[in-house]
Amino acid sequence: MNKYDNDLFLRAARGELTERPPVWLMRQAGRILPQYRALRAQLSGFIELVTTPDLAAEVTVQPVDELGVDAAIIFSDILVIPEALGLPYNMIEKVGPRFPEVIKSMADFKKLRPADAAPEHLGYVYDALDATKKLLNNRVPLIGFAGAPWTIFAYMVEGGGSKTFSKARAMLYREPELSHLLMERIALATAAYLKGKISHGADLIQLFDSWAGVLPPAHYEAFALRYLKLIIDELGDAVPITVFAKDARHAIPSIGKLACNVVQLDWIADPVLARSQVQGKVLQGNLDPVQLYAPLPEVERATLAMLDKFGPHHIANLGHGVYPDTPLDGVKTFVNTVKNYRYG
Ligand SMILES: Cc1c2[nH]c(c1CCC(=O)O)Cc1[nH]c(c(CCC(=O)O)c1C)Cc1[nH]c(c(CCC(=O)O)c1C)Cc1[nH]c(c(C)c1CCC(=O)O)C2
Repeated sequence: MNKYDNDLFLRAARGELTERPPVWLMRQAGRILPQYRALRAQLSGFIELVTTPDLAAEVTVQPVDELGVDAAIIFSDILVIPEALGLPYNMIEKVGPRFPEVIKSMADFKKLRPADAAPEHLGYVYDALDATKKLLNNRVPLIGFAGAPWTIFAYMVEGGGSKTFSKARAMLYREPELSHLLMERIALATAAYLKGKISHGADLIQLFDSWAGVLPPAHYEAFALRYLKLIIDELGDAVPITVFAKDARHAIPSIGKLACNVVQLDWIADPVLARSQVQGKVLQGNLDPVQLYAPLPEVERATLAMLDKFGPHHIANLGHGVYPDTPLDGVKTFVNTVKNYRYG
């Protein structure tokens, strides 16, 4: 008996051959839906939504109801980990995340909480998962996620977004020992947190390395991959795992050697080349998010071309999160085109 009314996403993620690719969109929860904007407008801000389990659950389920996607992703943020380690963030409208305090030295590092203390500060996420599972009522699987250690490190050292992440990158060159300690702390806290997410019903875990692209390949191997591996090894094979190293196409062969099931591709990556670089993995992606702004017949044509290029063992998605002002009919055309497709 199937656990879910629609288990296509999980079957595909585990490497089974399915009748069509499953489809969902990164950042589908929030942003694009009018229902989300209406709810968000009544609240003090993003953090109130993230920390109120019933509201987070409501927003998580909206795209399942409205778009008919094959998976839900829990409404939360990757920055809950720095917060749980003792480095709180603010989300500033039209600017993005800002950390009032950052890690500059060993003394700052020593003030952080130990890794195993993180989960007890993340009870609101687990409550959101519980509430979401109830609302979903076994319709589709639920994706849990976290930032990859390098991306979290980048925010904790830089203090916010940046084009170059030069402060965070300078720490890797100047203080490799401190850098390894901080990366390890983040990785262990994230692993503990994700085990909690799995025990509260997350059916697959996706790791977002959004700032992978700013590291030279040697640093990506020495710092980023090493701690991604630590998390993946800690989680074992409890649920399938997806890795997304955005803008780091040089790393695809190494990611293919990790014990993950799914490799997410950005929209620049070539599916055929990636397929030849990783063996025995499912690929996820990778339509250009901006393609959804095109006339609808073009959205359909490009989606079909992408599906043909990937072939089976594919989960349809964009090459990065859906942008907030994406036309909703473009999103729906993308989803429906995948849902009407069948492998030949
Ligand atoms: C780098 C990163 C962050 N957060 C995340 C990443 C990795 C993915 C990526 O590369 O896009 C991941 C994330 N953030 C959010 C989710 C929810 C689930 C989903 O729909 O995928 C997920 C998976 C909600 C959110 N996280 C944020 C919003 C917008 C907040 C609002 O409603 O004002 C949402 C819905 C805020 C956020 N959070 C972050 C930034 C830079 C910002 C501000 C800019 C932006 O909107 O993306 C950090």
